Amino acid sequence: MRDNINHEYDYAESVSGPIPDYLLEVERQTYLRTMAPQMLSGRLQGRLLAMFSQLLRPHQILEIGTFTGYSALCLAEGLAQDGELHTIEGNPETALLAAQHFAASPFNRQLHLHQGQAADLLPTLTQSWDLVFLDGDKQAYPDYLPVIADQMAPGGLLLADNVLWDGKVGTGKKDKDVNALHQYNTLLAGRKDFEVVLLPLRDGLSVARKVLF
Ligand SMILES: C[S@@+](CC[C@H](N)C(=O)[O-])C[C@H]1O[C@@H](n2cnc3c(N)ncnc32)[C@H](O)[C@@H]1O
Repeated sequence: MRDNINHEYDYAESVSGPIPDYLLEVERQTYLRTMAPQMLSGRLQGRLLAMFSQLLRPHQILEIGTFTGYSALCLAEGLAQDGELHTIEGNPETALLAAQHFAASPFNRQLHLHQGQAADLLPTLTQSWDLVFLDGDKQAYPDYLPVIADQMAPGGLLLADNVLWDGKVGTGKKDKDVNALHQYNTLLAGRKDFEVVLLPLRDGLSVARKVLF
């Protein structure tokens, strides 16, 4: 079963795209220069993030968890001409790499990288978000949800990565990450102001649309 899934995933990746050259370089540099390159969103999820963003044409994007900038650059592909993307990264070393990758991209002018802890920086960013991508510390997802939900524009899209946590969420296995991710999924599903689809893509991608009232 796992072999089939890997084959399908590889096949899907091979016929999805195109992937811009600067993103291939971000991927290459991430594998060369970081200890945990598997944290990258990856090619297939990256194309999906870019596609969501292109469909939405957002003016304001928020990301928590920049790492080396791969997903931010995918999301930036759909930004409106006067749009901007704000991304928060806690690790100063990866933030530096992300800043270099942003500078080498066509979107540098529209990208704002905030280095620090998301819980401290989030209250300082008061834009009305059209698109949000949660990909930082998993245990904080349930705390971010009400803050971000309030700040989102009607019709906005809230994406959250790793919500199946290597298949452990929803199986009865328990640790702090699994519990927090299950809590996030449950809280989101219980909100009347969001429509939700959980995609079992990669490590689980939660897709939620803030309802227009
Ligand atoms: C899975 S990686 C992000 C991957 C990136 N979004 C991508 O797809 O290329 C998670 C990142 O979140 C950062 N992070 C974790 N906890 C954080 C926090 N409390 N505040 C800000 N960043 C945090 C980590 O340093 C790491 O770089």
